[in-house]
Amino acid sequence: MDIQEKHFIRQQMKAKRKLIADRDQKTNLVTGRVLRTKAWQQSKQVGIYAAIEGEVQTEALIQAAYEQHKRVALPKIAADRSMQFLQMNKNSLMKRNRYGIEEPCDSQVLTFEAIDLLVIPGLCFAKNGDRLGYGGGYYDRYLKETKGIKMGLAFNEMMLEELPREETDIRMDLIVTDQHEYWS
Ligand SMILES: Nc1nc2c(c(=O)[nH]1)N(C=O)[C@@H](CNc1ccc(C(=O)N[C@@H](CCC(=O)O)C(=O)O)cc1)CN2
Ligand SMILES: Nc1ncnc2c1ncn2[C@@H]1O[C@H](COP(=O)(O)OP(=O)(O)OP(=O)(O)O)[C@@H](O)[C@H]1O
Repeated sequence: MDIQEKHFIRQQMKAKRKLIADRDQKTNLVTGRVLRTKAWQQSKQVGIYAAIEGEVQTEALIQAAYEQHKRVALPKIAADRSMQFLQMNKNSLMKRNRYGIEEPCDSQVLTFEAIDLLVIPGLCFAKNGDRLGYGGGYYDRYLKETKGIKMGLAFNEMMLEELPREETDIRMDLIVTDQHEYWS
C-alpha cells in the first residue's frame, strides 16, 4: 500500500517539479541559506550530490566547498545499488552513469566516518525530515551507515506535510529550501 502510494507521489512530483518557476534564482537562495548554516560552516568533509535537471543545483556549493578548503566527495553508484562517496578536487575527471548523473571516474573513497555533512537530493521531502527519492534505495542504504549531518535540499514546492514511511527510510536532520529550514 505504502509502496504504491510512494509510486504515485513520485509520478506526481516528477511532473510538478518541471513546472517550478525561477529555478536558478531559487537555487541561489537555497545555496545562500546552506552557506549560512552552522552545519555547513562547521563541516570539514562534505558529501554532496551532482544535480540533475529539476533538482536544486549544487555547482555553487561545490565551488564554495573547495574555496573554503573543505574536502569534497561525490557519490558513485554500483550495480548492486550501493553507493560510495569519492573524494574530488577541481581537476577530477567525471563521467555520466546510467542515469545520466555525473560521477567521479576514479578517486579515493571517503569512509562513512569521515563525512561530517551529507547534502542530499530528493524528489520531495516532508517537514518532519522524511524523504522520497527515485526509489533505488541508494541513499537509504548509504545513510544507514553514516554519522554525518543529513541535509536535504529542496524547492519549497517539493515540501509535503507528510510522506508514507517504510522501515528502511532514513530521515534528514535538516531540509533547506529557498524559503525555510526545517529541522527534525
Ligand atoms: N543528483 C542525484 N544523484 C543521485 C540520486 C538522485 O536522486 N539525484 N539518486 C537517488 O537515489 C541515486 C540515483 N538514482 C536514480 C534512480 C533513477 C533515476 C531515473 O532517472 N529514473 C528514470 C528511469 C531510468 C531507468 O529506469 O533507467 C525515471 O524515473 O524516469 C535517476 C536517479 C544516486 N545519485
Ligand atoms: N537499508 C536497506 N537495505 C535494503 N534494502 C533497502 C534499504 N533501504 C531501502 N531499501 C529498499 O530499496 C527500495 C527503494 O527504497 P525507497 O523507495 O525508500 O527509495 P528512495 O529513498 O526513494 O530512493 P533513493 O534513496 O535511491 O533516492 C525499497 O524496495 C526498499 O525496501
